Amino acid sequence: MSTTSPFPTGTVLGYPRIGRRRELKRAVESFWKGGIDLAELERVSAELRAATRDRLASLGLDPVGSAIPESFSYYDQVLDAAVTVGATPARFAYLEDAVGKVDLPGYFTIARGEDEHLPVEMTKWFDTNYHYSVPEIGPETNFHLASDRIVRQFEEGKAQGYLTRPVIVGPVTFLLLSKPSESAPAGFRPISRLADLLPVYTELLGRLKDAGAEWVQLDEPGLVSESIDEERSVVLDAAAVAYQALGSAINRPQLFVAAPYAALDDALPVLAASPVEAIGLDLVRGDVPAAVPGLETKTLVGGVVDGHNVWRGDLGVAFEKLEALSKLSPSIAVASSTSLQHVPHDVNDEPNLSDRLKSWLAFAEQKVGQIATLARGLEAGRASIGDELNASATALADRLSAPGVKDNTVRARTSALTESDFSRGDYDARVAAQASALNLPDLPTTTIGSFPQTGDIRKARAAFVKGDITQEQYNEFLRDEIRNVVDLQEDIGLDVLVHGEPERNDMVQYFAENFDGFDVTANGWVQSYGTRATRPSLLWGDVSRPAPFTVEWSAFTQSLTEKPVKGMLTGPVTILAWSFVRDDQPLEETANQVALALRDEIADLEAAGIGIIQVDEPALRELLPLKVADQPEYLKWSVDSFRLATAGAADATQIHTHLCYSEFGVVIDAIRALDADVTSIEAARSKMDVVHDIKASGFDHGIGPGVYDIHSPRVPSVDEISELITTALGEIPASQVWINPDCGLKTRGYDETAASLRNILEATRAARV
Ligand code: MET
Ligand SMILES: [Zn+2]
Repeated sequence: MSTTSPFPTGTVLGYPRIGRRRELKRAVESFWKGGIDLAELERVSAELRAATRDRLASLGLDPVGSAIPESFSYYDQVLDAAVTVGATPARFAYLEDAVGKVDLPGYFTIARGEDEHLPVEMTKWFDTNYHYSVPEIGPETNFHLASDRIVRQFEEGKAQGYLTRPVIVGPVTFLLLSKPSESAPAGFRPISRLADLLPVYTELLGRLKDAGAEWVQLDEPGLVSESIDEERSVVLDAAAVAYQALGSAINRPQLFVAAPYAALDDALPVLAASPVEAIGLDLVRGDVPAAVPGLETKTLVGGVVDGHNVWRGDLGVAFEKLEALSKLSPSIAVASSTSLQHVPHDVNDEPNLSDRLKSWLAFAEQKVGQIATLARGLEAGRASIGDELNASATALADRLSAPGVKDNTVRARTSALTESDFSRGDYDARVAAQASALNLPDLPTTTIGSFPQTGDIRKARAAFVKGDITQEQYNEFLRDEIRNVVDLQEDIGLDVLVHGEPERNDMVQYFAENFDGFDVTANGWVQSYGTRATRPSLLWGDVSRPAPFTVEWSAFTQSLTEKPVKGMLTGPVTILAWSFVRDDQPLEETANQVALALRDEIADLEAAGIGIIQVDEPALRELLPLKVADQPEYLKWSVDSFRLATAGAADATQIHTHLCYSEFGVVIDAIRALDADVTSIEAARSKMDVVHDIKASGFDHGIGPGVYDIHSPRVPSVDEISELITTALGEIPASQVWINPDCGLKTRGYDETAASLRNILEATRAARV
């Protein structure tokens, strides 16, 4: 290895790739619809990458010192790694050319499915709201270097005048996040293929070296997580083997192994003993570690600027962490704690936020600026950044004393809570009361809440926001929409109806807009998966509900039908998980404030005659701490906040909840402890695997395992749905089972939605007799 250029003093682990105005989403979706061709998609994407490099350089990252990460992705970084190493699932083998390469359209097909070929599964990326495409690995997977896209993107940067740093998911994390392929024998573990995968990474490193790369970043968050379904010793052995092998490659760039999202703990000595040149530590979620042998020979990259949250933070504390880190090695650098893909682009792009609130915030661009400042401090000493440290301290002090940050009425309420506020009482009594109040058939059918958010809905909302139509015109539009959705559900024959959520731009933002203590952004988009992005709200103050806001819609809907209408709320944990939450008090306190605001709404829904209320908690598992030791405390307060929100409901009121994933694992007891009368979950995508866990856990409340994968435009056939229902009924008593889709229908079109729901009803009727 001949290169010895030092690691850049300041860098970020990754940057948002969707574009400030979601240009990538628009281009990719237009390509899918045939609006633009492949060449145009490639052109728009190259333009975005070029703009990102320019921007990062202008914000202070070294343009020719490997400081700028090549972290672009057309859809997902894990899918990128899969197509790079030739891990095409067998059912998509037809997408490969003669040398086993999948082109860009084929890449999208693996992500989205086609005809009878189900897409790869998607699941949460560590403790974030980002979802990755799950690779499928078996003994048959033919690892080989199938794509040189990462090399070409580096060369593209070089042609633009930059020397950037390619980024790829590391081999250990790649395999840890994979699931066994369909044809893999029982008990097969993807990580067992490590030795076959490493030569492909070695070859890729050689190609990058030949192209002129001086540093490569291998993302290994798999090493920090204790929530991975593999023995810790297996993980540590894999890390040792992988980095011994890659480090020993003759022709390679210098290796930077990044370990975001938590502390490396016992994986740190493994990396310290391996021949890699730099190690990235998350010093926001983890502490500065103790010295271990070998660490003093590495560049230690201190992730002291939070990539997970939008607060400006305390720059002085960040600098102190770097000073502590410098005791462990003569060579240190500063970085974001994680990729900045989890935060929006630019605070200065927010016309509706007050200057005061903005002065407390840092989005991706501001964080790069903070890193450039800290890097200057490392190079020229603390005094050289004194002004910036003072400004940061002033902003923090201002935030602590600003109005709304503390509301005495709210605080009096949370501090007066007692145990009985968290408990609904006897389940059997509730079952009896609800049976006579609701009179539902066996295998009741329902949906998860939203119906398609059509172009017309978005247009009407935009017109209302712009002031082109009045509140009354907008409300009348929404009532029409609801009438249509009710008619459709009646026609299809569903048992529990919904209003379809046309008034909600987003299931969290809508609540943020109606609660005190929040602000919403205009352009703060963050990628959720593929081309989907959300705009997390800013939860900066004490939370309360000034007035009822969902009651009007639910009551109107109930007035249109004899069937029970389900009121629809978003739960406290999900509101926290999908917002950027204040970091100046324990999450538990914030969650209880949100719970009480929801409890007020539930009381008003009941008073308006709504007999079924769903409190969605799709994010319950998402906030689960990655370290096992931190999980019990989290599960306690998160479950308690749901119970606090719902425990005021009468016995006859049926409380539903909804969770959008299928790996119950460690959270199964928590889900039971929510004590919802009915829980709907995602199950179709993983073909009802989850019902075995449900049975094993002894779950005894109502459960609706999804029978329609709403992530895909496919219409499931009656046979397919019948098979899923049969599987569910094989494990769970029919008296407990509800029939519903995997999730809300807002991203789907009406034709596929209606066709799918009709098939669901046909399959359910057949199962009832
Ligand atoms: C991500 S969970 C979504 C639940 C919500 N009620 C909906 O149907 O859209
Ligand atoms: Zn869902």
